[in-house]
Amino acid sequence: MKTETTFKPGLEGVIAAETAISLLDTEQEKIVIKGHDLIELSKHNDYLDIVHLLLENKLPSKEEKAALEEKLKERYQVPSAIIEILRLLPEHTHPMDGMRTGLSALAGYDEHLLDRSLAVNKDRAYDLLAKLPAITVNSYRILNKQEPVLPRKDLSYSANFLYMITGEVPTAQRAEIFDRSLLLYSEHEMPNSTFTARVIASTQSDLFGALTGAVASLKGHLHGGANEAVMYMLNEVDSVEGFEELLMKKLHNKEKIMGFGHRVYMKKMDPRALMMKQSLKKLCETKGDFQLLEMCEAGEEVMRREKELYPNLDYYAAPVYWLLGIPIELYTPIFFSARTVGLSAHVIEQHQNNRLFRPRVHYIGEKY
Ligand SMILES: CC(=O)SCCNC(=O)CCNC(=O)[C@H](O)C(C)(C)COP(=O)(O)OP(=O)(O)OC[C@H]1O[C@@H](n2cnc3c(N)ncnc32)[C@H](O)[C@@H]1OP(=O)(O)O
Ligand SMILES: O=C([O-])CC(=O)C(=O)O
Repeated sequence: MKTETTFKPGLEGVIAAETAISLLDTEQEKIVIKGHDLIELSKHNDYLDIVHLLLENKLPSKEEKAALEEKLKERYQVPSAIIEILRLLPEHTHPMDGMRTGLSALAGYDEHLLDRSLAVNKDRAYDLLAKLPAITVNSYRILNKQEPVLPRKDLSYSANFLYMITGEVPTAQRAEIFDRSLLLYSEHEMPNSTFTARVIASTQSDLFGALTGAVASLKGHLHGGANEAVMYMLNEVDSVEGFEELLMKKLHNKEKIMGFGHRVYMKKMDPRALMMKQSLKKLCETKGDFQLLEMCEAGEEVMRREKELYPNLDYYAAPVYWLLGIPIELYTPIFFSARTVGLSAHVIEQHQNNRLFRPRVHYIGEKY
């Protein structure tokens, strides 16, 4: 039998879906989300604006945003059995795996699991957005032998998320910087995790299953797991010179440097990284200590000079989260929580206009 032999390793450049959700327009240097540029949005809007944009196709009015925030707050409560499931996990479990388990178990609470209609799918997405911060934080807390923390409805969605993580009500500056990080992580066209979610959804599987698969995809160091790996790398040394030497040693050993490179941006800096770098600058100014920023900038210079590679979002998210006092094992779960809205929009779109993903192979096995 003759088969298609055009093969692109890693599906580089292959168009995998038609979508009205987002596009990385590298020529115009825009991250287009439903017709808006994400970077421009990050200057004037907040995370809940993007949630509304992605799930309701428009930026919200003041009243619509207030209603959205209220809807999420009403659904904050995580079923107690989910917390009990997290308590049963071995103590070395990574919070990303705790979150994957909690998210997967939530399917059992959905009374309309077979319903793929737009209204029910959107309702599910809001429910996940409401509950995932608590599942994320509590999987970390329980695994670290701390009591679960309850959400606070008197704080904004993002401020509450950060409060649950650190145990302190954040200052306006810290809440704003955290919110911006959620916004920048919210949606990014067709990364591996989104592709995974759409592939799963294309069998008519449900949102919980599609997102559970996406957690596993996003956990890997070549994808979302890079933000944690960046911070471990920065913590290996305590000076600018030490960081430069570390990077040179890793490059000499042909290791990949976490937080650099990107399949789509390739030889340019991820525009989201630039916004996150501004947040890092602000936090350093407030702290009166610029060491982390200086280390990161020195790393940028080494990678540009040696490899012509530029930072992606994870490179600058890591030191920002560090200065916000966030435990490293929560960096990737936070990325996933923020991306839940983008992933949900893609699963909903896939369900609305579905064709099963089923590609072919280029056979290189034994002759037959
Ligand atoms: C928010 C996000 O999820 S962004 C991605 C986060 N991931 C990371 O930061 C992990 C580090 N980066 C990487 O591994 C890659 O750049 C990826 C996975 C992001 C993109 O990978 P690909 O498009 O498949 O590029 P690929 O891995 O083939 O790299 C192409 C070349 O650049 C080199 N390269 C790419 N990234 C890096 C890096 N971070 N450090 C060192 N070299 C690199 C490769 O070694 C390869 O060199 P070669 O042609 O001499 O063999
Ligand atoms: O687009 C990608 O391949 C990875 C990425 O930056 C993201 O998911 O935010």
